[in-house]
Amino acid sequence: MSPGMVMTAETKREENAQESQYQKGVKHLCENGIAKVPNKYILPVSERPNSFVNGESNASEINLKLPVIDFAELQGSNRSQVLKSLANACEHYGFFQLVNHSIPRDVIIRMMEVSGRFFELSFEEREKYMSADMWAPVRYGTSFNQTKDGVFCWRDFLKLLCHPLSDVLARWPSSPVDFRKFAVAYAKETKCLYLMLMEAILESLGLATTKNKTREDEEEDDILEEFQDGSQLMFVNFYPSCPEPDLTLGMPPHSDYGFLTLLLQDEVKGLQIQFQEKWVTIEPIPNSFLVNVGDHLEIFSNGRYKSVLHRVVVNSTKSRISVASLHSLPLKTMICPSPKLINEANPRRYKDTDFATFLEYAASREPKKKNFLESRKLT
Ligand SMILES: O=C(O)CCC(=O)C(=O)O
Ligand SMILES: [Fe+2]
Repeated sequence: MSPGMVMTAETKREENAQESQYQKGVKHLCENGIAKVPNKYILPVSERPNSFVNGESNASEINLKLPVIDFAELQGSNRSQVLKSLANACEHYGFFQLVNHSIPRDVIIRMMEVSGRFFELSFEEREKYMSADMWAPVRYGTSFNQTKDGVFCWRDFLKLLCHPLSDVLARWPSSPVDFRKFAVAYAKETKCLYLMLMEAILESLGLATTKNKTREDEEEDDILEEFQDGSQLMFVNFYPSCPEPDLTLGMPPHSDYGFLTLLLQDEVKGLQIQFQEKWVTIEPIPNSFLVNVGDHLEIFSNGRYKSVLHRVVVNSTKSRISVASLHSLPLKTMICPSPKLINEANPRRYKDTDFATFLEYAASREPKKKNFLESRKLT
């Protein structure tokens, strides 16, 4: 073998060793101390947080005030007014801040705090939950899709399937010792809140009213029952502080697959949403949820409510934690536009879809021209 070939084989071995390091996550990488962002995480210039498109920055200077929905008011005598604000938020922003949400403060504090302690566990402890299998009910992973991403993002996560809880709970992390207790309490509370929000969303679409029910409304009650038995996935996201935050992203632009996502974030900002073709940073409001319309609700509403692209930027001083709770119908249920929202003037605009189709799409290594939702649109 020539010396050149030895070098090549050695370089390959080194590259493989480096690659397997990246698979262990960003937290692990940072624990070993780094002064620069490795090439694996450096985005092409046009995809970086502050890139310029046609001479213009893609990040917005505007301070977008997202609609604020007061959940207590929604449940009170002002419901019809709040339903209008809810419809407006879902149509024009795809996002809203939910305040006075009724989930006890200590449930939220404990979830955030135990999530932090999970990521502080030794790598050997966290590694027990590592899996590259997208179907795994519990999965500690890194980046967005670590089996596929060419450039990695600056994020580790713990994915927890939450439904049916009795089937999956034994797979959830047993360490920290109180993790399951606090995460279960949080998952149950967010599911309840989501169901009440979905009831309001259906009503805002003109699909059901709580008073003077007709037979048609009772059909809507059936769908509410299906929502009760629906899927729930939680992603506990951890974004370590980053030595060169302008070169990478915590999460690339994406939309969420379900009906609604309830996002809990700590006080560190990082989430950006796409608004009028610019990236706008969302200021976290203490003790609120950020709620967004997912792909399934856009499809179900036949395009009236918008599933909006969002991404996460990182920063050089603080790590950040968020907990995203994604809800939809049961995993095997086909999602399609509500027949009551389709007519001659407003024909069906989306193909039916289910969770398996989404996972196949997400796992495929094919170069993608469209995001998942675009691929479901009828042209
Ligand atoms: O961390 C965030 O703020 C956003 C997380 C997110 O978009 C997701 O988990 O889908
Ligand atoms: Fe998301």
